[in-house]
Amino acid sequence: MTEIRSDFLKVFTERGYLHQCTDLDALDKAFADEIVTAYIGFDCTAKSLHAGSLMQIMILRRLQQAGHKPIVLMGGGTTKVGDPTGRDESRPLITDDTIRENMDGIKKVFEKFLTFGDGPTDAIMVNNADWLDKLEYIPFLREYGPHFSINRMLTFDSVKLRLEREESMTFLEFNYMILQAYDFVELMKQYNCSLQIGGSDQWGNIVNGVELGRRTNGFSLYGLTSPLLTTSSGAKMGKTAGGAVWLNEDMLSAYDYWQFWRNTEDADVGRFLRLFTQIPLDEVARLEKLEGAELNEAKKILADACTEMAHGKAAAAAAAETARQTFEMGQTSEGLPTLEIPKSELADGIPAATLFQRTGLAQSTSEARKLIKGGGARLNDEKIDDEKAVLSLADLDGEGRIKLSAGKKRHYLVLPV
Ligand SMILES: Nc1ncnc2c1ncn2[C@@H]1O[C@H](COP(=O)(O)OP(=O)(O)OP(=O)(O)O)[C@@H](O)[C@H]1O
Ligand SMILES: N[C@@H](Cc1ccc(O)cc1)C(=O)O
Repeated sequence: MTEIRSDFLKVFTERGYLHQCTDLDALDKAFADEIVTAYIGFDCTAKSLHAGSLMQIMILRRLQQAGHKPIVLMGGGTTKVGDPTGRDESRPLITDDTIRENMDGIKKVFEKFLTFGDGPTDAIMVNNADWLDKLEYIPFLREYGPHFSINRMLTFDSVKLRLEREESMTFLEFNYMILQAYDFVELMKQYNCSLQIGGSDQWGNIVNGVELGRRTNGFSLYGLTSPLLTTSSGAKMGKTAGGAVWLNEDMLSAYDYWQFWRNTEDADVGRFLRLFTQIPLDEVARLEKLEGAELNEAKKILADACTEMAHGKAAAAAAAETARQTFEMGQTSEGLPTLEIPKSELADGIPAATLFQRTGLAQSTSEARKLIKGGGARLNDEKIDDEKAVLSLADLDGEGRIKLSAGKKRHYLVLPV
Protein backbone atom coordinates (compact mmCIF):
# COMPACT_ATOMS: atom_id res chain seq x y z
CA MET A 1 0.00 0.00 0.00
CA THR A 2 1.32 3.40 -0.97
CA GLU A 3 0.58 6.32 1.33
CA ILE A 4 -3.12 7.07 1.74
CA ARG A 5 -4.14 10.27 -0.08
CA SER A 6 -7.87 10.63 0.42
CA ASP A 7 -9.25 12.53 3.40
CA PHE A 8 -11.81 9.87 4.21
CA LEU A 9 -9.43 6.92 4.27
CA LYS A 10 -6.94 8.96 6.29
CA VAL A 11 -9.57 9.52 8.96
CA PHE A 12 -10.74 5.92 8.61
CA THR A 13 -7.31 4.43 9.25
CA GLU A 14 -6.01 6.97 11.77
CA ARG A 15 -9.05 6.64 14.01
CA GLY A 16 -8.99 2.84 14.02
CA TYR A 17 -11.93 1.95 11.76
CA LEU A 18 -9.99 -0.16 9.25
CA HIS A 19 -10.15 -3.92 9.36
CA GLN A 20 -10.11 -5.17 5.73
CA CYS A 21 -10.56 -3.74 2.25
CA THR A 22 -10.95 -5.53 -1.07
CA ASP A 23 -8.58 -3.04 -2.81
CA LEU A 24 -7.36 -0.20 -0.62
CA ASP A 25 -5.19 1.50 -3.28
CA ALA A 26 -7.98 1.67 -5.86
CA LEU A 27 -10.53 2.78 -3.27
CA ASP A 28 -8.17 5.50 -2.04
CA LYS A 29 -7.85 6.77 -5.59
CA ALA A 30 -11.64 6.79 -6.01
CA PHE A 31 -12.07 8.74 -2.76
CA ALA A 32 -9.37 11.22 -3.78
CA ASP A 33 -10.80 11.76 -7.29
CA GLU A 34 -14.60 11.70 -7.01
CA ILE A 35 -17.66 11.64 -4.79
CA VAL A 36 -18.02 8.01 -3.69
CA THR A 37 -21.44 6.65 -2.83
CA ALA A 38 -21.24 4.01 -0.10
CA TYR A 39 -23.78 1.97 1.82
CA ILE A 40 -24.17 0.10 5.07
CA GLY A 41 -27.11 -2.24 5.67
CA PHE A 42 -28.99 -2.66 8.95
CA ASP A 43 -31.46 -5.46 9.49
CA CYS A 44 -34.63 -4.71 11.43
CA THR A 45 -34.23 -7.31 14.16
CA ALA A 46 -34.80 -4.96 17.14
CA LYS A 47 -36.47 -1.61 17.79
CA SER A 48 -33.18 0.19 18.14
CA LEU A 49 -29.58 -0.02 17.01
CA HIS A 50 -26.87 -0.35 19.66
CA ALA A 51 -23.34 0.75 20.52
CA GLY A 52 -21.90 -1.91 18.18
CA SER A 53 -23.79 -0.58 15.17
CA LEU A 54 -22.89 2.96 16.29
CA MET A 55 -19.45 2.29 14.85
CA GLN A 56 -21.09 1.91 11.42
CA ILE A 57 -23.16 5.07 11.91
CA MET A 58 -20.03 7.03 12.83
CA ILE A 59 -18.37 5.70 9.66
CA LEU A 60 -21.24 6.99 7.51
CA ARG A 61 -21.05 10.33 9.33
CA ARG A 62 -17.30 10.62 8.67
CA LEU A 63 -17.86 9.61 5.05
CA GLN A 64 -20.37 12.40 4.59
CA GLN A 65 -18.16 14.92 6.35
CA ALA A 66 -15.35 14.01 3.94
CA GLY A 67 -17.62 14.96 1.01
CA HIS A 68 -19.08 11.59 0.00
CA LYS A 69 -22.58 10.21 -0.17
CA PRO A 70 -23.92 7.73 2.43
CA ILE A 71 -26.76 5.32 1.81
CA VAL A 72 -28.46 3.81 4.85
CA LEU A 73 -30.05 0.55 3.80
CA MET A 74 -32.89 -0.78 5.91
CA GLY A 75 -33.06 -4.55 5.58
CA GLY A 76 -36.85 -4.73 5.32
CA GLY A 77 -36.43 -7.64 2.90
CA THR A 78 -33.35 -9.38 4.29
CA THR A 79 -34.76 -9.38 7.84
CA LYS A 80 -37.40 -11.80 6.56
CA VAL A 81 -34.59 -14.21 5.72
CA GLY A 82 -32.27 -13.64 8.70
CA ASP A 83 -28.50 -13.28 8.44
CA PRO A 84 -26.88 -16.52 9.68
CA THR A 85 -23.54 -14.69 10.14
CA GLY A 86 -22.05 -15.36 13.56
CA ARG A 87 -25.07 -17.35 14.77
CA ASP A 88 -25.05 -20.89 16.08
CA GLU A 89 -28.69 -21.43 15.26
CA SER A 90 -31.42 -20.04 12.99
CA ARG A 91 -33.00 -16.77 14.04
CA PRO A 92 -36.65 -16.96 15.01
CA LEU A 93 -38.81 -15.70 12.13
CA ILE A 94 -40.04 -12.15 12.65
CA THR A 95 -43.48 -11.09 11.47
CA ASP A 96 -43.93 -8.33 8.90
CA ASP A 97 -45.59 -6.15 11.55
CA THR A 98 -42.64 -6.47 13.89
CA ILE A 99 -40.21 -5.74 11.07
CA ARG A 100 -42.16 -2.56 10.29
CA GLU A 101 -42.16 -1.49 13.95
CA ASN A 102 -38.46 -2.22 14.28
CA MET A 103 -37.70 -0.26 11.14
CA ASP A 104 -39.60 2.76 12.46
CA GLY A 105 -37.58 2.57 15.66
CA ILE A 106 -34.20 2.15 13.96
CA LYS A 107 -34.72 4.89 11.36
CA LYS A 108 -34.93 7.69 13.93
CA VAL A 109 -31.33 7.57 15.03
CA PHE A 110 -29.78 8.32 11.65
CA GLU A 111 -31.12 11.86 11.47
CA LYS A 112 -29.01 12.69 14.51
CA PHE A 113 -25.79 11.65 12.80
CA LEU A 114 -26.35 12.35 9.09
CA THR A 115 -27.81 15.08 6.89
CA PHE A 116 -30.51 13.71 4.59
CA GLY A 117 -31.68 15.37 1.38
CA ASP A 118 -31.37 15.51 -2.40
CA GLY A 119 -27.91 17.11 -2.69
CA PRO A 120 -24.90 15.21 -4.10
CA THR A 121 -23.50 14.35 -0.66
CA ASP A 122 -26.80 14.19 1.21
CA ALA A 123 -27.60 10.87 2.82
CA ILE A 124 -30.48 8.77 1.56
CA MET A 125 -32.32 5.86 3.13
CA VAL A 126 -33.55 2.87 1.13
CA ASN A 127 -35.39 -0.32 2.00
CA ASN A 128 -34.32 -3.52 0.27
CA ALA A 129 -37.88 -4.90 0.50
CA ASP A 130 -38.60 -2.48 -2.38
CA TRP A 131 -36.72 -4.77 -4.77
CA LEU A 132 -36.34 -8.08 -2.92
CA ASP A 133 -40.08 -8.53 -2.36
CA LYS A 134 -40.65 -8.31 -6.09
CA LEU A 135 -38.13 -10.93 -7.22
CA GLU A 136 -39.56 -13.75 -9.26
CA TYR A 137 -38.11 -17.06 -8.30
CA ILE A 138 -37.31 -18.74 -11.61
CA PRO A 139 -36.10 -15.62 -13.47
CA PHE A 140 -33.95 -14.69 -10.43
CA LEU A 141 -32.48 -18.19 -10.15
CA ARG A 142 -31.67 -18.29 -13.85
CA GLU A 143 -30.06 -14.88 -13.93
CA TYR A 144 -28.06 -14.98 -10.67
CA GLY A 145 -27.87 -18.65 -9.65
CA PRO A 146 -25.17 -19.53 -12.19
CA HIS A 147 -22.84 -16.92 -10.64
CA PHE A 148 -22.83 -18.56 -7.22
CA SER A 149 -20.81 -21.69 -6.65
CA ILE A 150 -22.12 -23.85 -3.82
CA ASN A 151 -18.56 -25.07 -3.27
CA ARG A 152 -17.47 -21.51 -2.58
CA MET A 153 -20.57 -20.60 -0.55
CA LEU A 154 -19.70 -23.45 1.81
CA THR A 155 -16.33 -21.83 2.53
CA PHE A 156 -17.77 -18.60 3.97
CA ASP A 157 -17.68 -18.44 7.78
CA SER A 158 -21.43 -17.86 8.07
CA VAL A 159 -22.02 -21.31 6.55
CA LYS A 160 -18.80 -23.13 7.30
CA LEU A 161 -18.82 -22.60 11.06
CA ARG A 162 -22.43 -23.73 11.38
CA LEU A 163 -21.72 -26.91 9.41
CA GLU A 164 -18.51 -27.58 11.33
CA ARG A 165 -20.46 -27.42 14.56
CA GLU A 166 -22.99 -29.78 13.03
CA GLU A 167 -25.78 -27.27 13.67
CA SER A 168 -28.50 -27.16 11.07
CA MET A 169 -28.71 -24.38 8.50
CA THR A 170 -31.94 -23.91 6.61
CA PHE A 171 -32.10 -23.24 2.89
CA LEU A 172 -33.76 -19.94 3.76
CA GLU A 173 -30.69 -18.72 5.68
CA PHE A 174 -28.33 -20.15 3.05
CA ASN A 175 -29.86 -17.67 0.59
CA TYR A 176 -29.03 -14.63 2.74
CA MET A 177 -25.63 -13.93 1.20
CA ILE A 178 -27.11 -14.07 -2.30
CA LEU A 179 -29.70 -11.44 -1.40
CA GLN A 180 -27.16 -9.12 0.23
CA ALA A 181 -24.94 -9.54 -2.83
CA TYR A 182 -27.91 -8.67 -5.04
CA ASP A 183 -28.57 -5.52 -2.95
CA PHE A 184 -25.11 -4.21 -3.68
CA VAL A 185 -25.54 -4.70 -7.43
CA GLU A 186 -28.99 -3.09 -7.30
CA LEU A 187 -27.63 -0.06 -5.42
CA MET A 188 -24.85 0.30 -7.97
CA LYS A 189 -27.43 0.27 -10.75
CA GLN A 190 -29.81 2.66 -9.03
CA TYR A 191 -27.43 5.04 -7.24
CA ASN A 192 -23.94 4.37 -8.60
CA CYS A 193 -23.05 3.01 -5.18
CA SER A 194 -19.59 1.44 -5.50
CA LEU A 195 -18.70 0.73 -1.88
CA GLN A 196 -20.26 -1.39 0.82
CA ILE A 197 -19.04 -1.01 4.40
CA GLY A 198 -19.84 -3.15 7.43
CA GLY A 199 -18.45 -4.81 10.53
CA SER A 200 -15.82 -7.50 9.94
CA ASP A 201 -18.49 -10.20 10.34
CA GLN A 202 -20.03 -8.94 7.09
CA TRP A 203 -16.91 -9.59 4.98
CA GLY A 204 -18.28 -12.70 3.26
CA ASN A 205 -21.60 -11.05 2.38
CA ILE A 206 -19.80 -7.98 1.08
CA VAL A 207 -17.26 -9.89 -1.02
CA ASN A 208 -20.13 -11.84 -2.60
CA GLY A 209 -21.64 -8.56 -3.78
CA VAL A 210 -18.34 -7.29 -5.17
CA GLU A 211 -17.93 -10.51 -7.17
CA LEU A 212 -21.54 -10.61 -8.35
CA GLY A 213 -21.26 -7.04 -9.65
CA ARG A 214 -18.10 -7.88 -11.59
CA ARG A 215 -19.49 -11.11 -13.04
CA THR A 216 -22.90 -9.84 -14.07
CA ASN A 217 -22.19 -6.26 -15.12
CA GLY A 218 -18.43 -5.75 -15.08
CA PHE A 219 -18.80 -3.28 -12.15
CA SER A 220 -15.78 -2.26 -10.05
CA LEU A 221 -17.17 -2.48 -6.53
CA TYR A 222 -15.30 -2.20 -3.25
CA GLY A 223 -15.77 -3.69 0.20
CA LEU A 224 -14.48 -2.18 3.44
CA THR A 225 -14.89 -3.51 6.96
CA SER A 226 -14.30 -2.25 10.48
CA PRO A 227 -13.26 -4.27 13.51
CA LEU A 228 -16.08 -5.45 15.74
CA LEU A 229 -16.59 -3.71 19.02
CA THR A 230 -16.51 -6.42 21.67
CA THR A 231 -17.67 -6.58 25.28
CA SER A 232 -15.09 -7.04 28.02
CA SER A 233 -15.60 -10.80 27.69
CA GLY A 234 -14.65 -10.64 24.02
CA ALA A 235 -18.14 -11.25 22.56
CA LYS A 236 -19.38 -9.08 19.67
CA MET A 237 -21.32 -6.24 21.14
CA GLY A 238 -24.86 -6.40 19.82
CA LYS A 239 -28.46 -6.94 20.58
CA THR A 240 -28.11 -10.69 20.76
CA ALA A 241 -25.07 -10.73 23.03
CA GLY A 242 -27.24 -9.52 25.92
CA GLY A 243 -26.97 -6.23 27.78
CA ALA A 244 -27.24 -4.16 24.61
CA VAL A 245 -26.39 -0.49 24.84
CA TRP A 246 -29.35 0.79 22.86
CA LEU A 247 -29.20 4.08 21.00
CA ASN A 248 -32.91 4.90 21.28
CA GLU A 249 -33.91 6.67 24.46
CA ASP A 250 -37.10 4.63 24.95
CA MET A 251 -34.90 1.53 25.22
CA LEU A 252 -32.07 3.05 27.32
CA SER A 253 -32.27 6.37 29.14
CA ALA A 254 -29.80 9.11 28.23
CA TYR A 255 -28.51 8.78 31.79
CA ASP A 256 -27.74 5.06 31.43
CA TYR A 257 -26.20 5.75 28.03
CA TRP A 258 -23.95 8.40 29.59
CA GLN A 259 -23.07 5.98 32.37
CA PHE A 260 -22.09 3.26 29.90
CA TRP A 261 -19.48 5.52 28.33
CA ARG A 262 -18.42 6.92 31.69
CA ASN A 263 -17.74 3.35 32.88
CA THR A 264 -15.38 2.59 29.97
CA GLU A 265 -12.41 0.43 30.98
CA ASP A 266 -9.20 2.47 31.34
CA ALA A 267 -7.57 0.61 28.44
CA ASP A 268 -10.45 1.46 26.07
CA VAL A 269 -10.64 5.23 26.64
CA GLY A 270 -8.37 6.22 23.74
CA ARG A 271 -9.91 3.72 21.31
CA PHE A 272 -13.47 4.79 22.12
CA LEU A 273 -12.61 8.50 21.90
CA ARG A 274 -11.23 7.86 18.40
CA LEU A 275 -14.13 5.70 17.23
CA PHE A 276 -17.12 7.36 18.84
CA THR A 277 -16.27 11.06 19.08
CA GLN A 278 -14.85 13.68 16.77
CA ILE A 279 -12.34 14.98 19.30
CA PRO A 280 -9.10 15.76 17.39
CA LEU A 281 -6.46 13.04 17.53
CA ASP A 282 -3.83 15.10 19.35
CA GLU A 283 -6.36 15.85 22.09
CA VAL A 284 -7.27 12.14 22.26
CA ALA A 285 -3.56 11.31 22.61
CA ARG A 286 -3.36 13.70 25.56
CA LEU A 287 -6.53 12.41 27.19
CA GLU A 288 -5.65 8.74 26.94
CA LYS A 289 -2.34 9.31 28.70
CA LEU A 290 -4.05 10.66 31.82
CA GLU A 291 -4.07 8.47 34.90
CA GLY A 292 -6.20 7.87 37.99
CA ALA A 293 -8.76 10.55 38.77
CA GLU A 294 -7.66 12.53 35.73
CA LEU A 295 -8.49 9.63 33.44
CA ASN A 296 -12.00 9.78 34.88
CA GLU A 297 -12.25 13.28 33.46
CA ALA A 298 -11.40 11.83 30.05
CA LYS A 299 -14.18 9.27 30.51
CA LYS A 300 -16.63 12.08 31.27
CA ILE A 301 -15.53 13.90 28.12
CA LEU A 302 -16.20 10.65 26.20
CA ALA A 303 -19.61 10.23 27.86
CA ASP A 304 -20.57 13.86 27.20
CA ALA A 305 -19.55 13.70 23.54
CA CYS A 306 -21.32 10.38 22.87
CA THR A 307 -24.50 11.37 24.70
CA GLU A 308 -24.60 14.76 23.00
CA MET A 309 -24.49 13.13 19.57
CA ALA A 310 -27.15 10.53 20.31
CA HIS A 311 -29.49 12.46 22.62
CA GLY A 312 -28.65 16.15 22.22
CA LYS A 313 -26.77 18.71 24.31
CA ALA A 314 -29.45 19.18 26.95
CA ALA A 315 -29.83 15.46 27.68
CA ALA A 316 -26.06 15.04 27.91
CA ALA A 317 -25.77 17.95 30.33
CA ALA A 318 -28.65 16.61 32.44
CA ALA A 319 -27.10 13.13 32.57
CA ALA A 320 -23.72 14.54 33.58
CA GLU A 321 -25.36 16.66 36.28
CA THR A 322 -27.37 13.73 37.66
CA ALA A 323 -24.18 11.66 37.80
CA ARG A 324 -22.33 14.49 39.54
CA GLN A 325 -25.05 14.83 42.17
CA THR A 326 -25.31 11.10 42.70
CA PHE A 327 -21.67 10.17 42.85
CA GLU A 328 -19.82 13.30 43.73
CA MET A 329 -22.29 14.72 46.23
CA GLY A 330 -23.58 11.38 47.49
CA GLN A 331 -27.27 12.16 47.23
CA THR A 332 -30.11 10.75 45.20
CA SER A 333 -31.37 12.90 42.43
CA GLU A 334 -34.62 12.69 40.52
CA GLY A 335 -32.73 12.21 37.27
CA LEU A 336 -31.96 8.54 38.02
CA PRO A 337 -33.55 6.02 35.68
CA THR A 338 -36.83 4.70 36.98
CA LEU A 339 -38.92 1.57 36.67
CA GLU A 340 -42.64 1.74 37.38
CA ILE A 341 -44.29 -1.35 38.83
CA PRO A 342 -47.89 -1.90 39.85
CA LYS A 343 -48.33 -1.26 43.58
CA SER A 344 -50.33 -4.49 43.89
CA GLU A 345 -47.35 -6.47 42.59
CA LEU A 346 -45.11 -4.97 45.24
CA ALA A 347 -47.77 -5.57 47.89
CA ASP A 348 -47.69 -9.27 46.95
CA GLY A 349 -43.89 -9.31 47.24
CA ILE A 350 -41.27 -9.34 44.47
CA PRO A 351 -37.93 -11.16 44.78
CA ALA A 352 -35.09 -8.61 44.89
CA ALA A 353 -33.29 -10.61 42.16
CA THR A 354 -36.30 -10.19 39.86
CA LEU A 355 -36.35 -6.44 40.39
CA PHE A 356 -32.63 -6.18 39.67
CA GLN A 357 -33.23 -8.10 36.45
CA ARG A 358 -36.27 -6.02 35.47
CA THR A 359 -34.43 -2.74 35.89
CA GLY A 360 -31.59 -4.09 33.75
CA LEU A 361 -29.09 -3.68 36.60
CA ALA A 362 -28.56 -7.42 36.09
CA GLN A 363 -29.02 -9.31 32.83
CA SER A 364 -30.81 -12.23 34.44
CA THR A 365 -32.12 -13.24 37.84
CA SER A 366 -29.23 -15.65 38.27
CA GLU A 367 -26.80 -12.79 37.57
CA ALA A 368 -28.76 -10.70 40.10
CA ARG A 369 -28.45 -13.43 42.73
CA LYS A 370 -24.70 -13.57 42.09
CA LEU A 371 -24.53 -9.80 42.48
CA ILE A 372 -26.34 -9.99 45.81
CA LYS A 373 -24.23 -12.92 47.05
CA GLY A 374 -21.08 -11.10 46.01
CA GLY A 375 -22.03 -8.07 48.11
CA GLY A 376 -22.46 -5.75 45.12
CA ALA A 377 -26.18 -5.03 45.56
CA ARG A 378 -27.75 -2.30 47.69
CA LEU A 379 -31.30 -1.49 48.63
CA ASN A 380 -31.93 2.13 49.59
CA ASP A 381 -28.15 2.56 49.97
CA GLU A 382 -27.81 -0.40 52.34
CA LYS A 383 -26.11 -3.62 51.33
CA ILE A 384 -28.37 -6.65 50.93
CA ASP A 385 -26.87 -10.09 51.22
CA ASP A 386 -29.87 -12.40 51.14
CA GLU A 387 -30.15 -13.52 47.51
CA LYS A 388 -33.66 -14.79 48.20
CA ALA A 389 -34.87 -11.50 49.75
CA VAL A 390 -38.43 -10.58 48.77
CA LEU A 391 -39.27 -6.87 48.61
CA SER A 392 -42.62 -5.42 49.55
CA LEU A 393 -44.30 -2.11 50.37
CA ALA A 394 -42.34 -2.15 53.64
CA ASP A 395 -39.17 -1.51 51.65
CA LEU A 396 -40.31 1.85 50.24
CA ASP A 397 -38.17 4.73 51.48
CA GLY A 398 -39.50 7.95 52.99
CA GLU A 399 -40.36 9.22 49.51
CA GLY A 400 -42.30 6.13 48.53
CA ARG A 401 -39.74 4.47 46.25
CA ILE A 402 -37.05 1.81 46.28
CA LYS A 403 -33.53 2.64 45.23
CA LEU A 404 -31.60 -0.30 43.83
CA SER A 405 -27.87 -0.09 43.22
CA ALA A 406 -25.46 -2.44 41.48
CA GLY A 407 -21.95 -1.53 42.52
CA LYS A 408 -21.15 2.09 43.23
CA LYS A 409 -22.19 3.51 39.92
CA ARG A 410 -25.42 2.01 38.67
CA HIS A 411 -28.70 2.96 40.31
CA TYR A 412 -32.40 2.65 39.61
CA LEU A 413 -35.48 4.00 41.33
CA VAL A 414 -38.42 1.62 41.48
CA LEU A 415 -41.70 3.51 41.69
CA PRO A 416 -44.94 1.76 42.65
CA VAL A 417 -47.86 3.12 40.60
N1 LIG B 1 -20.17 -4.86 17.85
C1 LIG B 1 -20.09 -4.35 16.63
N2 LIG B 1 -18.99 -3.68 16.25
C2 LIG B 1 -18.89 -3.16 15.00
N3 LIG B 1 -19.86 -3.26 14.09
C3 LIG B 1 -21.00 -3.91 14.43
C4 LIG B 1 -21.18 -4.48 15.72
N4 LIG B 1 -22.41 -5.05 15.78
C5 LIG B 1 -22.97 -4.87 14.58
N5 LIG B 1 -22.12 -4.20 13.76
C6 LIG B 1 -22.32 -3.87 12.36
O1 LIG B 1 -23.47 -3.08 12.21
C7 LIG B 1 -24.08 -3.37 10.96
C8 LIG B 1 -25.52 -3.64 11.20
O2 LIG B 1 -25.70 -4.75 12.00
P1 LIG B 1 -27.17 -5.17 12.34
O3 LIG B 1 -27.80 -4.17 13.20
O4 LIG B 1 -27.89 -5.55 11.09
O5 LIG B 1 -26.97 -6.52 13.07
P2 LIG B 1 -26.22 -6.95 14.38
O6 LIG B 1 -26.36 -5.96 15.43
O7 LIG B 1 -24.88 -7.42 13.94
O8 LIG B 1 -27.17 -8.16 14.69
P3 LIG B 1 -27.21 -9.29 15.71
O9 LIG B 1 -26.68 -8.75 17.01
O10 LIG B 1 -28.67 -9.59 15.68
O11 LIG B 1 -26.34 -10.35 15.10
C9 LIG B 1 -23.29 -4.55 10.36
O12 LIG B 1 -22.36 -4.01 9.44
C10 LIG B 1 -22.56 -5.12 11.53
O13 LIG B 1 -21.34 -5.74 11.17
N1 LIG C 1 -26.44 -8.52 6.89
C1 LIG C 1 -26.30 -7.27 7.59
C2 LIG C 1 -27.36 -6.26 7.24
C3 LIG C 1 -27.43 -5.98 5.76
C4 LIG C 1 -28.57 -6.28 5.03
C5 LIG C 1 -28.65 -6.04 3.66
C6 LIG C 1 -27.54 -5.51 3.02
O1 LIG C 1 -27.58 -5.29 1.64
C7 LIG C 1 -26.39 -5.20 3.72
C8 LIG C 1 -26.34 -5.46 5.09
C9 LIG C 1 -26.30 -7.53 9.11
O2 LIG C 1 -26.92 -8.46 9.54
O3 LIG C 1 -25.72 -6.82 9.84
